[in-house]
Amino acid sequence: MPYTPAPHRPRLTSMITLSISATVLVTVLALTGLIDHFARNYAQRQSAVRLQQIAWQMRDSLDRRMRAAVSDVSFLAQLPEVRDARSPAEARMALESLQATEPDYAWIGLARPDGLVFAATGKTLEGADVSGRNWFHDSSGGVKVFDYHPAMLLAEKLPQHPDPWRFVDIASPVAGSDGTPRGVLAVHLSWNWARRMARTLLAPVRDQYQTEIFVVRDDGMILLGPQGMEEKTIAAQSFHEAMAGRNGALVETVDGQRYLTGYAMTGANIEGPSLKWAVLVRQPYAMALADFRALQGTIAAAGIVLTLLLGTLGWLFARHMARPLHRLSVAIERHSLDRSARIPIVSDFHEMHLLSSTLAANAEREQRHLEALHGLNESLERTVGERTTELAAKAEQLQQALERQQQIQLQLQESEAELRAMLHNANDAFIAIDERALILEWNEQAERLLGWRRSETFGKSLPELLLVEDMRASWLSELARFVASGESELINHRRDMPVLRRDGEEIAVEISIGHVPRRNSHLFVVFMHDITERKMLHASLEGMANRDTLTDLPNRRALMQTMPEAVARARRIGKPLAVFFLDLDGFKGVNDAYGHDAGDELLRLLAHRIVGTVRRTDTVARLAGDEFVVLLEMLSSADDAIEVAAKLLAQLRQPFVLRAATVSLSGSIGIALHEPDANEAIGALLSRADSAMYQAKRLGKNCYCVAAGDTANSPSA
Ligand SMILES: Nc1nc2c(ncn2[C@@H]2O[C@H](COP(=O)(O)OP(=O)(O)OP(=O)(O)O)[C@@H](O)[C@H]2O)c(=O)[nH]1
Repeated sequence: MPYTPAPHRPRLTSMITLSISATVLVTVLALTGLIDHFARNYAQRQSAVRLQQIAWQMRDSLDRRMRAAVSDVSFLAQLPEVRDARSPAEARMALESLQATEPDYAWIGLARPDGLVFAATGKTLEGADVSGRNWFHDSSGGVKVFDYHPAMLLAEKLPQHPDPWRFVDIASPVAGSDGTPRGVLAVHLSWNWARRMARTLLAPVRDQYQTEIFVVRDDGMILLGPQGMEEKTIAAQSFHEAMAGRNGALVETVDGQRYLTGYAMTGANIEGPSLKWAVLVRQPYAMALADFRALQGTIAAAGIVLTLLLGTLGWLFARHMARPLHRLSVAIERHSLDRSARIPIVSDFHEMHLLSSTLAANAEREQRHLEALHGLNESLERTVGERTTELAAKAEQLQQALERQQQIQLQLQESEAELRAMLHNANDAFIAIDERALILEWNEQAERLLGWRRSETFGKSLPELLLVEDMRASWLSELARFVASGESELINHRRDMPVLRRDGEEIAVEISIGHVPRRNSHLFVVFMHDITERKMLHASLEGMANRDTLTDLPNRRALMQTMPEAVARARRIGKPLAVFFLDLDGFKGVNDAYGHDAGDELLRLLAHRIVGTVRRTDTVARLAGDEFVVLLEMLSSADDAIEVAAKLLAQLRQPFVLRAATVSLSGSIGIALHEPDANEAIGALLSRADSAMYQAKRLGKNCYCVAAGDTANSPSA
């Protein structure tokens, strides 16, 4: 098969390069995805920890500050200058010395039990009535802290500040050394310390990460927060988590913005009075993951570089790997176009060496096979050519044979038609039957001879149609015997037999039956010829042969046929018979005297006279000349014969009136008697009668003589 190059098929180098590149790409993408996933989680965790730490720091700072304030107020309330102050100036000094150490105490005052301010830092509000303030009337029972509130009376007394004055009040009841109530000591802790603290904490991260700190009161109001948000309410999940006493960080969406928020609650770990605030430190989620984003870009760039690098390496590797294969494929291509081109052994690496050496060996083997095949093909073509010529000759012969067969077939058909015509027009009746004697064919002569139409006979049994009843069974058995053994009296023998015509008349036919063997059956052909006329002619000739032409009596021949029958009858009926041998005495003289014709005339008269003397059932025959034999049957006894002999002798003595003359003669009779049970041959019986006649002649003629063995043996006249 010619080699067909496939220019559009991908090259191995491309395939390996593509595979490596695809593998690298998938690997890099998977690694990038994994790194991205872990980096994102890590970055989120890091940011959450950082925000949480800031929240904790803020919370701790608030708690520390509140603890310090409570401690300061407790300490101040125990000072004798305050408890037992005799004048406002004395108390004021103690108050202002504390304010000097802690400037965030915006106002420190001591109110008397009647609600008027007794002493205060900077004399502010001294004499003013503060009995309506929470810190005054709710501070019984120890130090208390009062939540964030705006400045009321002090707003106008205190110096102006960029941020509005907000305070957290810490108050403690004051009792004199003698235990008498001296009023309530209150410190107004300016909220500026909290703002400052928040700024301090946020300073390192705020600008870079947009971190915000919120301090939120339990009713949701923001006490401390970014510009413009303070004293507004916030509804965030982190707030609720913090107010529930939990610390941590979460991702939440507030006002449509996604944040990572760290949260904590103040006052949870403080003994003594404190305030429960939620400290929330949040950062926009995108900013929280800013480091990760930067890292993500780096990972993607590294992935691309890695992909390109590994892809290039893959391509170089593929080229290196495919180069020997390419050399081998070029050689195979060349070998496909030119079978004599050798396939080189490529030994760059083991597999290629194995492959190229195997291919080279295969190519060599294939070349040898091709040469062998070529030789075989030439031989085959030669053989096919010879066989084709032979076949053509055979076909020609077959054609000629077919033509000859067709001619033979035509001749056969013509012969068959001729034969059929001959059979139908034959003089003999022709009948074809099978082995069961069923009629298959019936010609016109058979129609004429037997009276049956051809169409009436098909399939009918020949024996039942044509044979007398007692012949039918033997016919069928003879046919069967022939079929079984090939022998039969019936087949291939010519015979005369009677057959029945359609009208029931019995006719004599000469019949011959021939056998025609067939492949799986037998055909018998029956020819019949009507012999009725011949039979009649035979009978006529037979009659002539048995008659004496002169006297028309049975002759010797007829007598010899009749006598055995008569003897058989005698035995059958049990009655004797007698044979007379009669001879005229002196007949020769008539011939001599009157001529032969006169002798003939006398013999005819004599015959007539003898027939007239005996019974009609008796036989009178002329043997020759003047010798006659009379056969007397059904005798009662020998006397009957003697009586008849006497009568005959008397008749013979009567004159014979001839045309020429009247003559008188006599006769001699020899009598042989035959008893019914005697076993004597016909010839012997006749001979005895003849002998007896000669004895009568010797005794003087004109008498009878009974042959020896009989009762009467004496001559008589
Ligand atoms: N007319 C005539 N004569 C015959 C015929 N056949 C034989 N004859 C003669 O009959 C004679 C018979 O001979 P025989 O019986 O010896 O003569 P016969 O005179 O009767 O002698 P006996 O018998 O001794 O008395 C011979 O002369 C024959 O020629 C015949 O058909 N017609």
